[in-house]
Amino acid sequence: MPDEKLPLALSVGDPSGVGPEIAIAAWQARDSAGLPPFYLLADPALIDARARRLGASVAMVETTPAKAPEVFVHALPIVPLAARSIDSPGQPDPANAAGIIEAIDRAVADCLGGRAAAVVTCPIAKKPLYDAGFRFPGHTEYLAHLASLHTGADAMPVMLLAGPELRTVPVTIHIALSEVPKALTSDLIVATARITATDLEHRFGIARPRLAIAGLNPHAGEGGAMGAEDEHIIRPAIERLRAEGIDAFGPLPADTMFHARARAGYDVAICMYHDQALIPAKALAFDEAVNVTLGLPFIRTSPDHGTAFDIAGKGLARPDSLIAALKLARRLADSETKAAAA
Ligand SMILES: NC(=O)c1ccc[n+]([C@@H]2O[C@H](COP(=O)([O-])OP(=O)(O)OC[C@H]3O[C@@H](n4cnc5c(N)ncnc54)[C@H](O)[C@@H]3O)[C@@H](O)[C@H]2O)c1
Ligand SMILES: N[C@H](C(=O)O)[C@H](O)COP(=O)(O)O
Repeated sequence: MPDEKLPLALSVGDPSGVGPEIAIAAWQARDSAGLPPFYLLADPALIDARARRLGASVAMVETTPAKAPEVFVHALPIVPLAARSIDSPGQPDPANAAGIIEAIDRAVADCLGGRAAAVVTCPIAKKPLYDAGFRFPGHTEYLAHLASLHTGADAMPVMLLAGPELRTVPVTIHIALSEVPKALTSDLIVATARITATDLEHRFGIARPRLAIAGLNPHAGEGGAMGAEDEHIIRPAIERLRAEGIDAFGPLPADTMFHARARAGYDVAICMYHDQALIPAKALAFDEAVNVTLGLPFIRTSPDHGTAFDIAGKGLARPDSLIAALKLARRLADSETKAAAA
């Protein structure tokens, strides 16, 4: 149960991406954006170098999670990593992997250790981490692994993209499109939808959330003429969910479920693969949508965008989605605190 006074732990992400500069920009916007206190887990030399590169005048103080809230008022609180980072914007380097992973590990340890209210992550690029031996598809799966290590219980992570007008969940995440039909099972859809329904109710305060379940194939299979998965895998999953009392319906043709009138009929769209969920979420609200991991014993949010290597170090990166992620993390942490106190 997070304490209302605890700061948020922000991991720096890939130092060659835009993470360092959006963290600096978010801190600079703390008053105008009404941001809650956070501290940045990073190599202080990297943050100093990025601020200088961008000509940003920013006070920074190396500190601890406990002292971060008082520091936050006048300086960007940095909790230093043991690993050093190379400042090479736009040029990802597997040598930075140790610091990227240490920042995530420490944010989770701080959160589960009662030193931080929630974990917020700046973007990581997957390929340089894979090249350095990292064996998880992304944060989502790695955070579930860390949760299991800390608690001893298995955690099934669910990716939610939350924007002002649309929430979406991909059932399958970082796998090749050609693998999706093989990976899609009724059990996976049911498990994903259950966690989504539970967390939307308990963490987001949506009583009996309405889950619109997308089909996989064009026109949700057109009665089996355009693929069998919609009738043989997705529909039985929906029937099981309804039998459990979850307000799930579909399978809906994915091309007509994201326009404004259709969106008014549900609280979350459960989608069958990554782009089916993330394209509408990012098309509608690239600067505002937040990536939230459901199903974990702690709160984790992240901006919806990636490392943006093409603009890193150029002063073009917008901090808006990170600001939305910090605010949402605070809101979710506070509602958990209130629920536990009630
Ligand atoms: N949460 C995460 O860790 C996360 C999320 C998405 C992608 N990624 C990773 O990021 C890497 C790059 O992915 P991508 O190129 O597909 O997506 P991207 O989001 O990094 O970039 C897509 C486009 O959006 C622009 N953009 C992104 N963030 C911006 C910002 N804050 N302000 C202004 N413009 C911005 C970029 O310049 C680029 O033109 C990949 O390795 C991917 O795996 C990580
Ligand atoms: N698919 C996510 C997106 O595009 O926003 C992203 O790669 C982040 O995944 P993790 O949070 O698992 O790193």
